[in-house]
Amino acid sequence: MAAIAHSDIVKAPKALLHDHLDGGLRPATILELAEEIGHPLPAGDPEALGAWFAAAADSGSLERYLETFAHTVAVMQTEESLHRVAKECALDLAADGVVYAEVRYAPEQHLERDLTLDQVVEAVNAGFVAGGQEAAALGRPIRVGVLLTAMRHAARSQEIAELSVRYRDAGVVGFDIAGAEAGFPPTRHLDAFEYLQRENFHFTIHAGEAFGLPSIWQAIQWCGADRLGHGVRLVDDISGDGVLGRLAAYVRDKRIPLELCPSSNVQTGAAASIAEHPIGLLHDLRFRVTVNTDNRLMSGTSMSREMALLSEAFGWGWAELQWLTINAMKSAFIPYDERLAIINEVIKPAYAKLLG
Ligand SMILES: O=c1[nH]cnc2c1ncn2[C@H]1C[C@H](O)[C@@H](CO)O1
Ligand SMILES: [Zn+2]
Repeated sequence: MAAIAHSDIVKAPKALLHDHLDGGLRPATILELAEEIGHPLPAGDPEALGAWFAAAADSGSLERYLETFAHTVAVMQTEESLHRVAKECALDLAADGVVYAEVRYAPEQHLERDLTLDQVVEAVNAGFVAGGQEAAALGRPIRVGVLLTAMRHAARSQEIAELSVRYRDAGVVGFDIAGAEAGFPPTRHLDAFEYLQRENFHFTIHAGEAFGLPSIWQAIQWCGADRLGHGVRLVDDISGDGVLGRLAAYVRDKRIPLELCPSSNVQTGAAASIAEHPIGLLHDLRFRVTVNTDNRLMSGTSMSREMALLSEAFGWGWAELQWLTINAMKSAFIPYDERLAIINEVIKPAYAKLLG
């Protein structure tokens, strides 16, 4: 089957569970905000700056990939800049046909100019509301839920977990940990995860990206993660002929969602290429696979582009793209009835037309 064109995928409704706010700024916005505060950048025009991020993130190492965030985080230290970046994020996702998105960021990284954690969360949430309203007025409705991330090398996870719960009825739908994986196992933050479970709250954990099965095992079996951020190394527990080890079987049996991010994985060396990305195998074995952008700026990508790349690499048509979209919507952290409404009222009718 011929690959589905990017321009057609843009028109189809999509759901996105793993997108970093500080990994998705518009290059032009970074330039303007950096100018205001005198932050030096490695390039002077939007095109060159976008190309710099993509090249610098293309190192084959997660640690070096993460160094590029110094420039985005630096320009996100005021309420105005956080509001603007969140608003533009909602608008950009909506313009790409994303109808539901969970966007994450680490509030603790936005305190360099004396904001409080609460001010950070409120500025971002207000930006998403403004962006959502503007997108709806443009005929591109989108629902955005926020995930608050704690950095795994730091020691603020309990505080960020409590912050997440405090804003659970004001836009925050879940919690996450991110940052360099090797040397910083999920169990380092066990207290925070146990607290969240007692609060009946939702969380995902970046695991199985730059480190393998022990990280995934801890995330699921010690910490109780609802979903896996990446989880791509789960393939280490699947033999060449498709026989699942105990952990892979558990993840599949329990329908634990995998937030796979193909382009990001190629850049950090977690996969050799899109065509060789384990998403093909995980799809064939019927894991609860979802497709995500991770960092649109660093990967020069979008939801539609990720899907177009997969359609080309694996011959996936509308049926597979609908499956991925419904998987993501089923795995979202908003209430069940709200997920179901988006599936039945938005996603299924649109794909029914596309499937003909
Ligand atoms: O793919 C990733 N793995 C681990 N950490 C990541 C990834 N993408 C972004 N981050 C980090 C860098 C950001 O500053 C932070 C919060 O969004 O999360
Ligand atoms: Zn990520």
